[in-house]
Amino acid sequence: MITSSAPGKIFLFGEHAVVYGKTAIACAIDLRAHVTVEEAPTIQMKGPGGSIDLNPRKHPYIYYVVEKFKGLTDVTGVNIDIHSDIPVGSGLGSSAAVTIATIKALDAYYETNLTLEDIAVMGHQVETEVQGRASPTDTFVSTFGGMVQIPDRKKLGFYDMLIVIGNTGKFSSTRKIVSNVAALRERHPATIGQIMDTISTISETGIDFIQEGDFHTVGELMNINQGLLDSIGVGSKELSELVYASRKAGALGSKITGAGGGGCMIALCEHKNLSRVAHAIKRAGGDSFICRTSNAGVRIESK
Ligand SMILES: Nc1ncnc2c1ncn2[C@@H]1O[C@H](COP(=O)(O)OP(=O)(O)O)[C@@H](O)[C@H]1O
Ligand SMILES: C[C@@](O)(CCOP(=O)(O)O)CC(=O)O
Ligand SMILES: [Mg+2]
Repeated sequence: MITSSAPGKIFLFGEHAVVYGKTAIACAIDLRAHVTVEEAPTIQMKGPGGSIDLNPRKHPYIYYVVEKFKGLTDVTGVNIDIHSDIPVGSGLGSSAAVTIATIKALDAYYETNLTLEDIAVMGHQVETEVQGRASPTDTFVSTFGGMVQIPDRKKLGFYDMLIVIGNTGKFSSTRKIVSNVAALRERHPATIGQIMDTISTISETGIDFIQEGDFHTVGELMNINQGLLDSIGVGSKELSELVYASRKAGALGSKITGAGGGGCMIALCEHKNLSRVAHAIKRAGGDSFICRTSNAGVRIESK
């Protein structure tokens, strides 16, 4: 029996723009997906009512991972059991964490000796196959941990940041929101193109302020990024309510994380304001929890 785990992530800057090759900064967080694999008669997934054969409609990410392994080795029966701390369909990269942790567990199980780079590349191919369009951000940060810059695929190091996550509780499908943005971009190529370029500039400027530890300016840039995310139609009334409530309670900056449309927002905080911001988000109708950035990428937990 082998258990692996991989982290979820937040976008400090640059979601959606990164799908078009623009710069984004993402960070691993201390919420993880855990995957256990063990020998079984067929390729199957453990569920609440027992194990069922792997089904591409029910488990698309895992299905494509297994297809990739069929191209690498002789895939024998295996039971795959997932336990994840990461809220699903909420912008925290649950799909990538589950995908990357499954690749790592199967790599150890089938002894395919994949490098971290191989794992990140395979994970990105899987997200692209399921979602139609996907940047390498979530899969790269889930593999390597810490703070990363995309499309350079560069690990910038680790910066300990205090974040309150506010969850609207509304599921949002990354695949659907990404295709809505693509349609808007087709209708308004010049306008949306310029917005994407400005988001890229925010990410590039933001890197310097993160590295200097100037989190007041990082927060200001997050607020500008939020306005631009709203302008491309990925905001919602619920998300805005949580964003404004967190700012009023003293957050340095706040914005959507991930695809948007529902799901989560993040608020960058100083230590003294953490619980005030978390309470304000709850009063505004969201679920909230405090999280930290994490330097830990994918790893084997036990063999
Ligand atoms: N614990 C889990 N077990 C199985 N599949 C999961 C799990 N968590 C996430 N997924 C897969 O990821 C999908 C959500 O991914 P996505 O729409 O990209 O949102 P996000 O990555 O922001 O959470 C789910 O519909 C499911 O296919
Ligand atoms: C909207 C996007 O930039 C981020 C999506 O993140 P999430 O799946 O919502 O966690 C899409 C992508 O980068 O593939
Ligand atoms: Mg996802």
